[in-house]
Amino acid sequence: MLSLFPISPDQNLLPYDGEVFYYADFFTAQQSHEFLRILTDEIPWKHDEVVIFGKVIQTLRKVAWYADYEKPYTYSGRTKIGLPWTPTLLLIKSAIEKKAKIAFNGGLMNYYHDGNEGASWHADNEKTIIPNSCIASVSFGAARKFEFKHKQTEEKVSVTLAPGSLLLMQGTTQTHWIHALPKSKKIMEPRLNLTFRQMI
Ligand SMILES: O=C(O)CCC(=O)C(=O)O
Ligand SMILES: [Fe+2]
Repeated sequence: MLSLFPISPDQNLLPYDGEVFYYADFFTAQQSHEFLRILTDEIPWKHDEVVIFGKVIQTLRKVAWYADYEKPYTYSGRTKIGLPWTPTLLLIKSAIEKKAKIAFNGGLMNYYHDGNEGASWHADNEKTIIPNSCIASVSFGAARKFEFKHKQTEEKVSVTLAPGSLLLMQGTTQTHWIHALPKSKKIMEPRLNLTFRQMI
C-alpha cells in the first residue's frame, strides 16, 4: 500500500516485539542502477535447494551465500560454505556497517527474476545466527512489497522495499515475527536483495 507520507527512518515499523527500521534512499538511484548491473553479473547465482519433508526441492529464486573465512551456514536444512566477499559487496557492506554501527560476517543474496518469484513466510532464526542480532536488507531493481506477521497475534505490517533502500531488522524481530516477499504477477523486472547477517 502506498503511503501519503514518507516513513520516518527513526520510526520502528513494528508495533511491539521487535524493531524494524526503513531507509528509503540509502543508496542513490544511480548507485542502485550500477550495483544492480554489477551484482547481477558478478554473483554466481544458483537456484536454492531446500529440504521439505526429506525431499530436496529447488526454489525459483536464485541465491548466493557470502561469508568471512568460509564460514559454514546451515539454512533450510542445507549447509553452505560462504564465497569470499567481492570488492562491490565489501563497499556496500561497509556503508551499511557505518549506519547500523555493527559488523556483518555473512550475507545471503537473493535474485528474483520477476514477480512470479518470492520468499515464503519464515524467520531468520537459525542456530548459526547470533540471537537477536541485526539483519540488514538492501534492495536493488524492482520495488517489492515485504510483509511481517506476528507469530501469536497474526498482526501484519507491510512495507514497499524500493531500489536503493535499506531495512534493518533487529531486537526480538526474528523471535516474534515471520516475514515474506509475496509474489506479484504485475512485476516484470528483476529484483536483487542482499541480507547481511551476524553469524556465530
Ligand atoms: O528478498 C527479501 O527482501 C527478503 C529475503 C529474505 O527474507 C531472506 O533472505 O531471508
Ligand atoms: Fe528472511
